[in-house]
Amino acid sequence: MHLHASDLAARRGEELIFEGVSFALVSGEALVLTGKNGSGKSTLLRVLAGLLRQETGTITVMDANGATDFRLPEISHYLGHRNAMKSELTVEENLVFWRRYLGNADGGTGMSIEEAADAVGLSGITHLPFGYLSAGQQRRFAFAKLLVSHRPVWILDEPTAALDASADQLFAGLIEAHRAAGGIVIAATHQPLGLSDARELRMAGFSGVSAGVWGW
Ligand SMILES: Nc1ncnc2c1ncn2[C@@H]1O[C@H](COP(=O)(O)OP(=O)(O)OP(=O)(O)O)[C@@H](O)[C@H]1O
Repeated sequence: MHLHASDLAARRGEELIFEGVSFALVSGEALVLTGKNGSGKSTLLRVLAGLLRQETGTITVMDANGATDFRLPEISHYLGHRNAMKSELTVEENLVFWRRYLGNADGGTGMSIEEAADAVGLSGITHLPFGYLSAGQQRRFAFAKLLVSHRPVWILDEPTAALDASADQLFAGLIEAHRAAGGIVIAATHQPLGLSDARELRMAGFSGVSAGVWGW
């Protein structure tokens, strides 16, 4: 798998948030977006996930067979600030929905619901309504969404915000396992995620754009 973003720029409302963002990633690599509040990390992730249209630039993906006839949103998971789970449905109902909706990409297979619950340290409570759970438990199950459906690229916006130290470690382990299996991870964060050999893209906001500021 090869992912190449070239000369991306994005606008929110009337404002140009960033421009000239380029990077390339191959299977197993992680890119961490850093930068102060409002510098455009979430905006870039939403562009990559296909939720916002870029102003300029291209995003191309190539699988191991050299095929390029698919788009990044079709082969990626997006975990935003919000968990995208229904409070009234049980955890299992939420995860079954996401598994059916997202399907599997790239010839992979997702985990069963109980395997995924176990992987996020919360087995045995998938029968509970999602809304009954604590904020940390909800975030863990939002992460389980990435496990029940196989998609090779994970796009994560502050995945560990408001989590305890054990959840930080658990998520880092799951991300590293995904990379070891050939996955790609792009994550925005304000705190170290504990990933090995992650590359950093420092977002400086439009006013800070100058040669080399993106670190490439
Ligand atoms: N829906 C919107 N309409 C207009 N402007 C927006 C919108 N969403 C975000 N912005 C602006 O885009 C800029 C970048 O926001 P973004 O959320 O990408 O930053 P960020 O680096 O992820 O910030 P944080 O670290 O606070 O999460 C900010 O100036 C913000 O005010």
